[in-house]
Amino acid sequence: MEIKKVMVIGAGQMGSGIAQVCAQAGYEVLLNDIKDEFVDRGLGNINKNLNRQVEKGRLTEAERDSVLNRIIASVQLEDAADVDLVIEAAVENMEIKSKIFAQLDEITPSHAILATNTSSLPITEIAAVTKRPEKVIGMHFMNPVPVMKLIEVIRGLATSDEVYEAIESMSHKLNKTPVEVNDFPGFVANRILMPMINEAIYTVYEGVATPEAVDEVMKLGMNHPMGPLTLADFIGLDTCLYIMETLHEGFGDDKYRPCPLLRKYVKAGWLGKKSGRGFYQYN
Ligand SMILES: CC(=O)CC(=O)SCCNC(=O)CCNC(=O)[C@H](O)C(C)(C)COP(=O)(O)OP(=O)(O)OC[C@H]1O[C@@H](n2cnc3c(N)ncnc32)[C@H](O)[C@@H]1OP(=O)(O)O
Ligand SMILES: NC(=O)C1=CN([C@@H]2O[C@H](COP(=O)(O)OP(=O)(O)OC[C@H]3O[C@@H](n4cnc5c(N)ncnc54)[C@H](OP(=O)(O)O)[C@@H]3O)[C@@H](O)[C@H]2O)C=CC1
Repeated sequence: MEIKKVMVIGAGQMGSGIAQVCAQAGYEVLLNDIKDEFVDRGLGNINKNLNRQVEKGRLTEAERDSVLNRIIASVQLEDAADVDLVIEAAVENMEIKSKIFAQLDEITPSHAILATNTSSLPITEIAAVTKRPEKVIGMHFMNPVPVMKLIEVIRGLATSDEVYEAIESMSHKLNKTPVEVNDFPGFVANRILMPMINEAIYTVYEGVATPEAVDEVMKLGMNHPMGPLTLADFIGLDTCLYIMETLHEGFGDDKYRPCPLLRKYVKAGWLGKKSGRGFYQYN
């Protein structure tokens, strides 16, 4: 199963990173979002990242240009009519993802693999809206995509071995390390990471410590590269809340209840770094 042309859906922080690493590995990429301005913002991020690599002498200007030339902007899903793989990285919402997958099932060629970068939603449920559940798979990149080595690869109930192997082999071509995990809420990465972040938010909510103090404890005490609240702002507080809700609902266990302060910030539009304010203020 040869993959040459890829559509990445969602030009946010994850989608733009995924498009960048795919283009750098030589794949032809369509970067899709609902509006031109979102695709332009994603392309702007990619440009900035590649220019940084040029400044550091790791990429020539000609190489940068050929990577950029391999990425084509798209604002309609119909552009996926000739792709071999779709990697969906739109917002963490089951209704939106199901709608996208149902449309993709109609638009893409029958051989195409439909992958999702969901951080917590069930792959089997997303696959069930298509007539090709054997070709649906989770391909969970970590943020920032160009830097982090891991891809969690998640099979749905029906995912075929052939599709799993194609994604495993592509992950290596992207210079990443695939790790296979089973389809349960939050998989492994967010089942472990997100309750820690939620607990860090509780320590602020209950007045145990300031955000700065919590982050300092985890950075200096546990050698984490970022404190959990800086990391929550970096991931996006909306995404953190969606993931906690998926864990809470999926396991029916109150130990996953999202902290009320997290809800409050998201309701206020304090989504972290991407909105300019979260636990910290940016710019
Ligand atoms: C929510 C989910 O579903 C799953 C997730 O993704 S959870 C989030 C997982 N990610 C993490 O936990 C990240 C934790 N943080 C870190 O590892 C580090 O703080 C970091 C890699 C982001 C930055 O590292 P740092 O040493 O503090 O900063 P800095 O020296 O500026 O950057 C290190 C390198 O990363 C690159 N980098 C940093 N941020 C970047 C970004 N947003 N995009 C691209 N490259 C970036 C820098 O260019 C630099 O590259 P070189 O080493 O090649 O020069
Ligand atoms: N943030 C993280 O650290 C990680 C996130 N993920 C997952 O990746 C996915 C994307 O997250 P992230 O990049 O952080 O989110 P962002 O909010 O940065 O980006 C999401 C993008 O998708 C767009 N979008 C929304 N609806 C649609 C649609 N119907 N069709 C196409 N595009 C759409 C959004 O547009 P608009 O701006 O209009 O909403 C936005 O540009 C989520 O599933 C998330 O759980 C996975 C790993 C890590």
